[in-house]
Amino acid sequence: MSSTRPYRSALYIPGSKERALEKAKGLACDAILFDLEDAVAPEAKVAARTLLAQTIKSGGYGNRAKIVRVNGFDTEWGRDDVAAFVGADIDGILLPKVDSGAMVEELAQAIPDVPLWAMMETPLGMLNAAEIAAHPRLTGFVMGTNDLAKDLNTRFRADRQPLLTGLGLCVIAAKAHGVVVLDGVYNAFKDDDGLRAECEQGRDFGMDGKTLIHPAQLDIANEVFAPTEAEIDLAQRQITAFEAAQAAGEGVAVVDGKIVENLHIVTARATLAKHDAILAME
Ligand SMILES: CC(C)(COP(=O)(O)OP(=O)(O)OC[C@H]1O[C@@H](n2cnc3c(N)ncnc32)[C@H](O)[C@@H]1OP(=O)(O)O)[C@@H](O)C(=O)NCCC(=O)NCCSC(=O)C[C@H](O)C(=O)O
Ligand SMILES: [Mg+2]
Repeated sequence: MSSTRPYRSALYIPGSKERALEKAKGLACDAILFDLEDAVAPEAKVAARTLLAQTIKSGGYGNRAKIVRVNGFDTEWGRDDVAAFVGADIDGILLPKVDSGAMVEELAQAIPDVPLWAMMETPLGMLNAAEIAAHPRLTGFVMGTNDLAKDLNTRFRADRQPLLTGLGLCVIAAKAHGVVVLDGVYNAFKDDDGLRAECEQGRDFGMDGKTLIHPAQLDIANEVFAPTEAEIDLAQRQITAFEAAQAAGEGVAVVDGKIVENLHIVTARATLAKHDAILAME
């Protein structure tokens, strides 16, 4: 993982919904994606922008990462959305439907200092994922699996087979450039088993967390994207055994009948760092 800040759960909140904006101050999410794009109707966009800017200014979101999803620059709202958050106390600005590194650069020119995030949800975005991740201010990818499915004209499958190439390309690009990558939303927000299966799939793929649409989805994402007790215990034992081996002049150790080399220690330390970061959040 490229960040010590946990991103197990990133909850979208429509910027127009005052009650949900208030409720989020007490929710156990690692990140909030304040949305001005698809969750806000065209006639509500300008008012939502004003409400969101005021809400963020008045604070109360603790150490949750605060990321604002603006409208695209090809809409009448995009540039004014970004301008409304210049100098605001936010942890990121998220541009939808990013096709290229040039689009990230356009965002960078519009807002100084703030970490930049890209919605990865178009066929061109998939093909240009490496170039997008390589932008020096790019901090994270958010997979937009609904838009991607729409553009690819895929049929829904619980195993997400038609989307796996795109998900894989984005994970590889994110890891190559050390940026966070968050999986797409699970639309059926009352289906816990389906959500858990998709979270497990994303975790297996190397995703850092899951984007969510409803508070009822938080616990499952927080659980699946956290290291398990067994993983923490193994990481500690690997480090202890490897350090002992090194002290004895050996380059490798054996734990539970499996070889432990330097590369496994990198993973073990990352597991413990993630665990510590989660404890710090809680
Ligand atoms: C999906 C919803 C429309 C459901 O809303 P509702 O029927 O009001 O839910 P509940 O009555 O069960 O709500 C219970 C309480 O929880 C609060 N609530 C609900 N959702 C949220 C939320 N996202 N954040 C914070 N709080 C929330 C309600 O206010 C209730 O509170 P209380 O009255 O105090 O009990 C709704 O959940 C919703 O709007 N979700 C967000 C949808 C969204 O943001 N969509 C856009 C992002 S996803 C996307 O764009 C995909 C991507 O781009 C892609 O291409 O894939
Ligand atoms: Mg989308």
